[in-house]
Amino acid sequence: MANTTTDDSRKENNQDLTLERSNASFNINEITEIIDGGVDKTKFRKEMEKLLFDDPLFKDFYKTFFKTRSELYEESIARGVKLFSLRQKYKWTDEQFEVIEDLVNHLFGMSLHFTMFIPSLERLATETQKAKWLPLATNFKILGTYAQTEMGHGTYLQGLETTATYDPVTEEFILNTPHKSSMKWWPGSLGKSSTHALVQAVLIINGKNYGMHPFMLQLRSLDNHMPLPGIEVGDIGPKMTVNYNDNGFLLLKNVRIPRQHMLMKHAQVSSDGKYTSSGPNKAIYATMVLVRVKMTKWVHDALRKAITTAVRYSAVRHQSKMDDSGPEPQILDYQTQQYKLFPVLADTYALFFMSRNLRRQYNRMMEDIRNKGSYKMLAEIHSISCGLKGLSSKIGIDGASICRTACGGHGYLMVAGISEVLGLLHSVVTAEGEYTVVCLQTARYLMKQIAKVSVGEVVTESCEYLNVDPQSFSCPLQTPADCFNLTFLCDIFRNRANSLIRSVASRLQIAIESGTPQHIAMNNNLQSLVRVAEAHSETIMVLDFTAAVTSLRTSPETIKVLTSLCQLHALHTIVKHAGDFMETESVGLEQIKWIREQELKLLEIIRPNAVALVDAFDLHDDSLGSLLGVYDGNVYERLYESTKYNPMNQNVVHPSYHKYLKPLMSGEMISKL
Ligand SMILES: CCC/C=C/C(=O)SCCNC(=O)CCNC(=O)[C@H](O)C(C)(C)COP(=O)([O-])OP(=O)([O-])OC[C@H]1O[C@@H](n2cnc3c(N)ncnc32)[C@H](O)[C@@H]1OP(=O)([O-])[O-]
Ligand SMILES: Cc1cc2nc3c(=O)[nH]c(=O)nc-3n(C[C@H](O)[C@H](O)[C@H](O)COP(=O)(O)OP(=O)(O)OC[C@H]3O[C@@H](n4cnc5c(N)ncnc54)[C@H](O)[C@@H]3O)c2cc1C
Repeated sequence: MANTTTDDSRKENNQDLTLERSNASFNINEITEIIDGGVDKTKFRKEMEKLLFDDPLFKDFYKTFFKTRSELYEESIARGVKLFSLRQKYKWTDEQFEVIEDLVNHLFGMSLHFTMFIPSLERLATETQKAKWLPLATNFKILGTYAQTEMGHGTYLQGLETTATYDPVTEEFILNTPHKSSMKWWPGSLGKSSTHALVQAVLIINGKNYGMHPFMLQLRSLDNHMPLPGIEVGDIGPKMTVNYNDNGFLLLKNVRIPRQHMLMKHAQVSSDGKYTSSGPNKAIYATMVLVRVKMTKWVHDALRKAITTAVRYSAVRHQSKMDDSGPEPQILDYQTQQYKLFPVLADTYALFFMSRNLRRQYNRMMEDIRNKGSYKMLAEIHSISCGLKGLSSKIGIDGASICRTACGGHGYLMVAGISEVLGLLHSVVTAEGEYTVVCLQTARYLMKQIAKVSVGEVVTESCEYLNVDPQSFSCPLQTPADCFNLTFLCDIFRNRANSLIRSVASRLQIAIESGTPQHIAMNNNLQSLVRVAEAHSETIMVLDFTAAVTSLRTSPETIKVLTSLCQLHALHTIVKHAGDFMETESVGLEQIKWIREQELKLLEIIRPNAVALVDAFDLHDDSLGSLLGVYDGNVYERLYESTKYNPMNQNVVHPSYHKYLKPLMSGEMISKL
């Protein structure tokens, strides 16, 4: 496939794309560098593309769609081993490895080793434990996963059933999965690959239940990879996507591990069975916070692949006629096509700026924990990362579905690459905290913050807008042109979230004061609570995008085009939830009409730069993984070429003809009945 950086096929680009690119009003390199994080990082990424995509192991992503599960798994292990070895050789940092993970679409075995296993050791183990296990893990002497979810419980961690019972006589924990529902079910890389797992289990000492705690468990022999006594482990079966990953199950029967194998940074069990704890009680959930933060960026990474494909394909695809005497137009010229795709493009950029800011906030929190032992920011980061992980996965799924349908029939082919992206996004909406469940965590925090405001406290960070009384708000949009004013739009988002949060809080309070049991009052308001979490998260996204475009130090043309996207993201979100915005009197009926008109104007403004705006993501074709979205636009040639690789076409006459069709057609089959 064409290499966007070096391949000569760039000279033979499809003419439509050549023209689109020459029409761009801004220099795409400026945006590429913003997204990569600077010139040096762009240089690093391009070097990595060269290193990886010159290697047949990482080339031609679309060929994976023709493979069996076992072939996919084996190839992903080969990729993982290559990447881990390269990581060691070049001493890549975690940040650099994240760039590589995205380049190869996370398609490599043992990815949880770096995503969850090592981060869990770093966050949950004592210094002595780290000194023992981290060198083994970073030198690949052991390969690990994170085993928390069980067949019966993924969400409700207090319901986990795997037990770790302390035996003071031998100073060991005895691990058991007492019922079918207790078996670990889902952990990535557990089925066939991992030698070790960080197992979350209920700690029991002298019959007393101390709740979920993390334990280091060796699963397989380091000599022959056979499961150790008392351990049954395997693959859970085919999934919607990510079939290269051996998501696994694990049954434990009286498996004994030394006392020192409980990760004891936050809670300790002494040799005589005394339990002590330190730090916040949810500190053992730390790895989940990290991965939720990372997932918001994964959604941006995935969605930019779908939108790049859909926009480029819409520029090369011609269909129908607008005017009987004219040529068939590019489908990108239909207003309806623009209305499908440009808001997704705007969302993709919004996701980038939001996830960048979230990661910066997370890093600051980790510095505070490391340097000052301060967990002050944990509740805030837990709350926003839950809501933003949820919202971004929803935006991703909705956006990629739109991209899929916007590519018509060819979008339905696996080689179009969008189904793969969509499947990946479906894993993000569920894994690491199911959508509704994480939204409810955010809502719980919002209810606490508004309760503070109601007793005169001042709240900060993402909830600062709650200090303002919505009664004092009046819609700032006085003319249609005001709909482009980002300051006004931010105020409108703040007011809508503020009003919704207060209204649910007051409904809950009234219900509880009138004698409704708290759990019933909560359940009667669960949907509204999810809605406030969404409103809060959407506000954060608009504020982050606005803050980013208003502080950019780049050319006026680039600022202009990103500002249009920011405006479209905000206006389109208002249109999607027009009911909410009107119900809270954040905008009136007249303003909604203006917003709809201005939204359509933005489509026209963005149209000349649409292809350049996806080119700015600078995705290598082997990373994009789509035959419809290739840089050179030679889509039909690529589709035809792919049929030659298709194993179904290896025989001109398929063996099933001789076995079934021929006997049917000759009457032999019917005469046998
Ligand atoms: C590569 C990807 C592969 C995928 C991997 C996976 O999926 S791995 C598997 C991924 N699995 C999942 O993601 C499972 C999803 N489920 C869960 O995370 C939990 O069961 C729960 C959070 C839903 C409830 O937990 P619970 O019943 O223990 O809690 P509760 O309701 O009694 O109290 C809530 C209190 O705890 C606080 N708090 C909560 N979490 C955190 C945190 N991380 N940090 C800090 N604080 C946190 C919260 O703020 C609230 O504080 P408040 O208001 O009292 O001051
Ligand atoms: C691709 C993939 C990879 C994964 N990798 C791992 C891994 O590496 N390690 C690991 O330990 N786990 C892993 N998981 C498991 C994952 O974390 C859980 O599936 C996830 O947390 C959701 O939990 P659940 O399956 O129990 O869903 P459920 O909680 O059963 O959700 C089903 C429905 O019930 C609703 N529901 C549940 N509780 C509530 C509530 N309190 N209020 C309102 N509605 C509720 C949900 O909203 C949802 O609609 C993975 C899952 C997937 C899909």
